[in-house]
Amino acid sequence: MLPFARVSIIGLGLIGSSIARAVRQHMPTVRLTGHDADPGVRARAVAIDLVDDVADTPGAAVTDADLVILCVPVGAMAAVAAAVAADLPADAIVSDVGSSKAGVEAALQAALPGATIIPAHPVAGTENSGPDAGFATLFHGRWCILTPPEGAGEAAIVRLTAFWEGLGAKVEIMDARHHDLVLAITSHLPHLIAYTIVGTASDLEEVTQSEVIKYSAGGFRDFTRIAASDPTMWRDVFLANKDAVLEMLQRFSEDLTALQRAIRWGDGDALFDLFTRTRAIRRSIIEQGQDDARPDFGRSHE
Ligand SMILES: NC(=O)c1ccc[n+]([C@@H]2O[C@H](COP(=O)([O-])OP(=O)(O)OC[C@H]3O[C@@H](n4cnc5c(N)ncnc54)[C@H](O)[C@@H]3O)[C@@H](O)[C@H]2O)c1
Ligand SMILES: O=C(O)C(=O)C[C@]1(C(=O)O)C=C[C@@H](O)C=C1
Repeated sequence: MLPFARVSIIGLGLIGSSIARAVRQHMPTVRLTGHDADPGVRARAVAIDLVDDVADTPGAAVTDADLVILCVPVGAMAAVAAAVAADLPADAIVSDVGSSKAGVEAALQAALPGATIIPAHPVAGTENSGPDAGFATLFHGRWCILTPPEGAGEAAIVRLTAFWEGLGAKVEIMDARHHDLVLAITSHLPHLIAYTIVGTASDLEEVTQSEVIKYSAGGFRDFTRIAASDPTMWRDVFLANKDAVLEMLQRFSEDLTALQRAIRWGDGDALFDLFTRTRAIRRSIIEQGQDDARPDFGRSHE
């Protein structure tokens, strides 16, 4: 028996469209309703038959849903939750896919008092955006972290766990604040650094009045793939997860300063020892199969 029969997806971009495609593939009897604030996205969703019904308003999208998933930037979660409140069925479970959790949990609880809210975060994605960017296998083998608020019903957690496992994800239950600290170092800070170094390289072109980025190879291009990610999404993530990001940025800066000092004082042993240790850690990720070595990973899929 499927955990849900009628799923409503608000926000039909990379993650929302991937959920729609994955549900179509794994749970074909589930009825899908979608809404997006962008009329062009709604039109595209109709054109590619992404969902069974495309609603013109958030409220119309949720009227008979038993699961509502908010797939919008974390800065828009409060507004979307307020927009569906009047039409939300009393027995519906409300979830999301936001990249930060504590702030989203607070926003949803404030907008939907009494609703069954189980925030979630599928830790899977690409640098691409929009309804054509999603693909059905995005969640296969990837973690989906649920952060149930205190007092959340066990039955709702079980159903949402079964939903995400049905899409191919591995589910973990985590405290929202711990999630935000872990993702601050494993996801948010890497994006901040990638965005920054692209700017630094571009500024050097200006200072030297010469081509710089043109001469980049695999190192720069692999490292900065995520700098092509959506500015709205990441603006919202950094503002929503400010405290954890600043804590991890401080720790990272201290570690970087130690390396800077080792370089300045010619301490080759310190450099070598750190590189040896961290290379072993990175290689263990690959050995555990946690690396996306799939040749098609990250490309748009119809
Ligand atoms: N991109 C990733 O790799 C990734 C991975 C995991 C989680 N997430 C999270 O998923 C969420 C969506 O990200 P995405 O990558 O799918 O972004 P996206 O830009 O591809 O899609 C977001 C969609 O939401 C729509 N939208 C924005 N505000 C809205 C509103 N008020 N009402 C209705 N629709 C609205 C936009 O028009 C857009 O189509 C974000 O919270 C993000 O943090 C992203
Ligand atoms: O693979 C990518 O391009 C991503 O940025 C996905 C990624 C990440 O790995 O940091 C980004 C944001 C999400 O909340 C989860 C995963």
